[in-house]
Amino acid sequence: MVWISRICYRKYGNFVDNLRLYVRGGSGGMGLPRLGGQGGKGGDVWVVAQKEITLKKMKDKYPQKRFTAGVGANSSVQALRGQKGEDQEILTPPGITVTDDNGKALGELNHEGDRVLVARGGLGGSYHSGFLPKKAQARIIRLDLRLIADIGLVGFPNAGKSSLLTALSHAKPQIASYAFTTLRPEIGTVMYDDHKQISVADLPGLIEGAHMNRGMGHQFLKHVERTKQLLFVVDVCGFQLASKTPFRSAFEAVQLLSKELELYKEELLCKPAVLVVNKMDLPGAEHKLTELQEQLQTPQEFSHLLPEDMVPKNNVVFRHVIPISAVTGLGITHLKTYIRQSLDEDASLATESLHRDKLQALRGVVPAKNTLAWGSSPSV
Ligand SMILES: Nc1nc2c(ncn2[C@@H]2O[C@H](COP(=O)(O)OP(=O)(O)OP(=O)(O)O)[C@@H](O)[C@H]2O)c(=O)[nH]1
Ligand SMILES: [Mg+2]
Repeated sequence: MVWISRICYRKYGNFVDNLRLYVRGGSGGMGLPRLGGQGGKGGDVWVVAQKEITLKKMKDKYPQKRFTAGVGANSSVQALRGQKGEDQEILTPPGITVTDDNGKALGELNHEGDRVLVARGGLGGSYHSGFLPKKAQARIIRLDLRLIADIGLVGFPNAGKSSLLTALSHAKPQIASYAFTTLRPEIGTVMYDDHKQISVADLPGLIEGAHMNRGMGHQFLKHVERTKQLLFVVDVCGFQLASKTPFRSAFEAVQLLSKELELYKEELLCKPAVLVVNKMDLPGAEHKLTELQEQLQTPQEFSHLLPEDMVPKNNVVFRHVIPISAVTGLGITHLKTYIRQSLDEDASLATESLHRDKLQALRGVVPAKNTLAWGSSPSV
């Protein structure tokens, strides 16, 4: 176990999902008292989202992790108003939350081209400042990456999450018959005939006690926070991490996964969820699936199967339970169609409710306008 976690730690070292940087705006230029000249303002430091960048690349390129903008030019006889210092742009991948060192949010970069100002340059010296430049802003900031994908896969190790991602998309994640094969999140794209694309995030396996930092812990769950829907993936035959740990049936796996999500952030359980029951090609799978479906009907009757503190407060209500085999391809087309349909439905519901809200806002404004018109035109 120690051995596994050491490897995990070492390999996870290659995937960077947060960074702490020092940023400083450029100092302002000196004013010119003799002629009333104004020094140039120092450049600002911006964080800008760009798709090709990863935090790992950033860290490798800037090991010092210090970013300073250009200084403003001094006022001179040739140029009484000094030139502004050059801005510094820190390129990051989309999906970044920027905070200061105390955790105060400075902004979010969700799409390519989004930008957040993180350090202002100092003002140039002028008459008001006795021709002395103002100090630039300097601080430590944190960049925290949360992957953005339509669907997030959650499941125990070996459930077949990566195999499923391979069956659904062209992604080539590592697949093996040992636990914790996936050590870093990976995104695959599911393509449809009409060129619509859906992104699916494959995450490292979760185990019971992840909230106590067992296995890979909860560190990856932040990556499902921004996904629109969750796919719970379970092995129909259940799972046992090691000979000394208890065997968990598919039903128990569902309960334990729900509990770990609940302990990380209860809101995650409000996301639309689909249960994918994998490895349906194995002998006895049909019988086990029937048993699982029965247990899901009345989960409270089976709460004795788990320690009390591992029973979720609320049971996840799955939109759909889909049996599949990631290896033989059974059920994959159905799953692919279903997730598309489910995302499309949610998108149109969201649009409808947005329109409704807009309409209501407009209706709220119209009577007020009428009252004003009548009141303000007594001559009519
Ligand atoms: N029989 C059968 N085996 C499967 C199926 N799907 C996956 N497997 C096998 O199960 C093992 C684990 O598969 P992975 O896709 O690596 O599982 P994972 O959930 O990504 O595992 P972690 O990355 O460790 O969390 C591999 O040996 C796969 O070949 C299936 O539908 N049927
Ligand atoms: Mg995997």
